[in-house]
Amino acid sequence: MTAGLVGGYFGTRTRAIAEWAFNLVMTFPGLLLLIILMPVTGGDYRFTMLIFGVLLSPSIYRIVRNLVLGVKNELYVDAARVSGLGNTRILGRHVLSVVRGPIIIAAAFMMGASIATQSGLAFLGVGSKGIPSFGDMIASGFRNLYIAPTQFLWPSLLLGLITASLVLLGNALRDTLQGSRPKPAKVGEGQRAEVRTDPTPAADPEALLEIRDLTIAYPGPMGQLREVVRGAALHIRRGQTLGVVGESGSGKTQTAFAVLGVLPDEAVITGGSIVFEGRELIGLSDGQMRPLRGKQIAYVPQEPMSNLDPSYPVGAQLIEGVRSALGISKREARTRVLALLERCGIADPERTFDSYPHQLSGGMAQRVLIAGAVASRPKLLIADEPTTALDVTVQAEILDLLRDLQAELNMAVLLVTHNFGVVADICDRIAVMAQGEIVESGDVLEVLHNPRHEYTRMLLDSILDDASVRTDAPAGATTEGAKR
Ligand SMILES: Nc1ncnc2c1ncn2[C@@H]1O[C@H](COP(=O)(O)OP(=O)(O)OP(=O)(O)O)[C@@H](O)[C@H]1O
Repeated sequence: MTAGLVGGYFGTRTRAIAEWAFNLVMTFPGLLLLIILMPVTGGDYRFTMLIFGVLLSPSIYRIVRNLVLGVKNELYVDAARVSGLGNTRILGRHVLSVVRGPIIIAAAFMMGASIATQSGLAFLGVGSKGIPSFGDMIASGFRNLYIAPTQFLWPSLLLGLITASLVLLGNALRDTLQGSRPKPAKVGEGQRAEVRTDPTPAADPEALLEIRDLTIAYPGPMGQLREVVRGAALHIRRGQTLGVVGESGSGKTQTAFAVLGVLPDEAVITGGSIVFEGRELIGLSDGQMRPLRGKQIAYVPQEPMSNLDPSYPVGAQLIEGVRSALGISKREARTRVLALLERCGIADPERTFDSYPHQLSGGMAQRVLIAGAVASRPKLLIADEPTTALDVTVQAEILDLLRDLQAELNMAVLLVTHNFGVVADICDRIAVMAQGEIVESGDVLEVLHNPRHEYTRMLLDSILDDASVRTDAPAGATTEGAKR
C-alpha cells in the first residue's frame, strides 16, 4: 500500500522502479512457488502467508497507484499544495481517505482468499501436520465421506462462512468510515415532498410560474431538518424576466432547482407550491417532470464547461437534447442546431458543431448551451448566474443574446444572479433573497430606486459607484513612479 501511495504520488522515476519490482513479483507462479518452497518453509503457515502476501501485493499496489493517480491532480490537492502542506500531510489527509475504502474491501477479499489457499494447500498435504487447519480437517473428512459425511460438511461450511463474513466485515468497515462523510448528492431522481401545507392563494392569476410558500430543508447530522429556503414566493408572467438576487448561500439556486425538479436526493420540500401553467410541480415524479424539463422549462448553468461532456463533440450533445425534446430526425436536428448556433452568435457553426468542449472558449461554450436550451422554444428559461464565469465583455454579449432570444421567443426568464447591474440591465421584475427568504420583490426600477427592505438597501449600498472609486494612486505605485 505504501508503495502504491509513493508510486502514484511521486514522479515517474519512483513509479517506474515500483512498477518494475511489482511486475517482477507478478511473473512468479504463485501456488507452484508455495508448493516448491514447502521443504524450506516446512509447511509453517506463517511463512506460507508471508510468501502469499508478497505474491498478492502487486494487486494492492495497482489499486492504490491508480486511485492516487486519479486524486493527485484534483484541484483540492493542488490547493493543499499551494497552501504549503507537505507531501506527507497531503498523502495522509487528502489521498489516504480516498484510498482506504477500496483497500479495506480488497484486503477483506484477500484475507478470505489466503485462508482458502492455505486450506487448499493443507488439503493437498502441503502444510504442517502439527497445527490443526481447515485443510487437514476437510481432507480427513473427505477420506471418511461415506462413513461420516458431517466431518467433511461442517469444516467446509465454516470455511465458506468465515470467508463470506470477512467480506461483509470489510464492507461494514468501509461503510462506517465513509458514513462519517456526507455522500455526494445525486440529482434528478424526483424530489421528496413531505409535509404539504396549504399555500396562500395565487398572487398573479396570469402567472406562467407561481411559487408560493416554498420551503426546502436538508437533514442535519442528527437527522433534524435545516431549512435553506423558507416560505419563498415569486411569480413570472409569459415573456417576463425576473431577476432573483441575493448573497451567496441565500437559497437562489435551491429555488431554481426545485422548479426544475432536480434537487439533490437528500433535500426535502417541506411545504409550499410551485405551479407552472396551472399545474402543480411539487410531488411530480422524475418521469412526470421529464416532459417539462428541457422542453417547456430550460436551464442555462453557471459554468458552461462543466455542463458539457468532454468526450463528445458539442454538436452530438446538442442533437441528442434537441431530438429528445422535439422527436425529430437526426438530419433535421442537425440543421436546427446549426441554425441555432449561428443565431446564438457562433461565427463558424459547422466548426463549432464538430469541436470538443475543450476547443471552445468559455463564452462560446455558454452560447452553445444557450442554443441547446432554447432549441425547444421553452416557455421558461432558468439561467443560474449564466455570466459569472465569463469576462466582462463576453458577459455583456451573453446578456444581449439572452435579452434578444427572450423577446424573439416570448420566453419567461428566471435569472439567478448576485449582480444588480445585470438585473437593472435585462430584468422586468426582481426578487431579493436573504437567508432563504424572499425579503422584497417588485418592479425593477421601483425596487432599485425605492428599496423598502433593509437588506436590499444594504446590497445596493455595497455596489461601487463613481463616488466610492478611489482617485489617489496606490502608495506603492507612487513610490515606484517616483523612482523611475
Ligand atoms: N446538498 C446540500 N446539502 C445541504 N445543504 C445544502 C445542499 N445544497 C445546498 N445547501 C445549502 O443551501 C443553502 C442555499 O444554497 P444555494 O446554492 O441555493 O445558494 P445560492 O444563493 O444559490 O448561492 P450561490 O450564489 O453561491 O450559488 C446554502 O446554505 C447551502 O449550504
